[in-house]
Amino acid sequence: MRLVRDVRVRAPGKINLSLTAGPPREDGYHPLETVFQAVSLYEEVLARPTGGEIAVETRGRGADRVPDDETNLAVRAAHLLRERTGVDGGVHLTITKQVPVAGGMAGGSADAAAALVACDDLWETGLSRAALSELGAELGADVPFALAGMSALGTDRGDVLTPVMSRGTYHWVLAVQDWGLSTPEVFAELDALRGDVAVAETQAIPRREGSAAGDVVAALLSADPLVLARALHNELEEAAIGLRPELADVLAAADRAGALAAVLSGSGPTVAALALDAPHAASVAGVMRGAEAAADVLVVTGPMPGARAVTAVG
Ligand SMILES: C[C@](O)(CO)[C@H](O)COP(=O)(O)OP(=O)(O)OC[C@H]1O[C@@H](n2ccc(N)nc2=O)[C@H](O)[C@@H]1O
Ligand SMILES: Nc1ncnc2c1ncn2[C@@H]1O[C@H](COP(=O)(O)OP(=O)(O)OP(=O)(O)O)[C@@H](O)[C@H]1O
Repeated sequence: MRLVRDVRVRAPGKINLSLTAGPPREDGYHPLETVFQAVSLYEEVLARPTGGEIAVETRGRGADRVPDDETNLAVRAAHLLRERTGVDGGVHLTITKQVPVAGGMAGGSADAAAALVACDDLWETGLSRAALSELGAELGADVPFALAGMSALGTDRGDVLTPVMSRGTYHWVLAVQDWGLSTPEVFAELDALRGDVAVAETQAIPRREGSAAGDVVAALLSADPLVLARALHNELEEAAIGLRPELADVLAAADRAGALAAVLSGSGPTVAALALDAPHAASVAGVMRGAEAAADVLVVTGPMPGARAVTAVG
């Protein structure tokens, strides 16, 4: 029997270096081929034991737009873990957000991943990473990657992961908005643009045999940001711009600021602009701040590890 203690876990946000999507399946999901990179923008979840209730409070960027009830993804993660393992513990979760809410960077998924790791530790449920990842996939397509981190190819709903070897560190400038885009709405806009309707799951394969992911995988081995810049590609970009035309101005602002290339992350609205190195990233960020194209402009690096404990207080 060990002392009661707090567990603090952090999980990274992600950007999608490439994303291709097929027509919707009957369950509403779109088959994806996407290459994820975890970046140095983190969600932190502090888990404290309670008598039995599961509760949450959220601080940090966009906290006022995060639910504090049973729909919070971290709360759902704790309930799911408790149900499946039969433990009788409770937990109070304090989320500190850096990842923009509904920003296409999987902030809610990172909260769920961090909560799974934290509660597994707190309640001593002893699940393997693979078992946590299976639970995570029930909560959202992006949760397994928030657990895994680094760089990975995601297929199926984006939740079936194959690790991708990456050399070097990539320097990104993120143009972050203080408003969000709904992932289902962006996918629905993509379907409308293409005239796609739901098809049986067996027929639902990505529309284009993905050279986009292949190009990114090859680029990540090169360690050359100029090669990666040429490979960045996101099929949701046009749909997101259809919903929020000002995103075209953000992409243009990144270009004018001298970024090697810029791409929408996931379903947006965050735009990730690639730089050559740290000084170049600082310069691009400075120009983008001056252009007032975004609510906030951040410099991050990737790839970064997935959800893991940062301290455990006795
Ligand atoms: C767009 C991405 O961020 C790319 O990494 C993810 O695929 C989104 O992952 P996520 O937000 O964790 O997705 P979920 O919470 O599982 O799904 C939310 C909704 O997004 C849409 N969705 C999501 C993933 C996917 N492959 N196809 C979809 O059509 C569906 O309408 C789904 O009901
Ligand atoms: N812990 C949480 N943090 C953020 N959003 C949450 C959380 N729990 C539930 N939500 C809800 O989920 C929605 C999506 O939030 P999230 O920040 O994960 O979007 P996203 O980064 O665009 O996701 P993705 O990139 O996975 O599509 C929000 O609008 C919010 O209402």
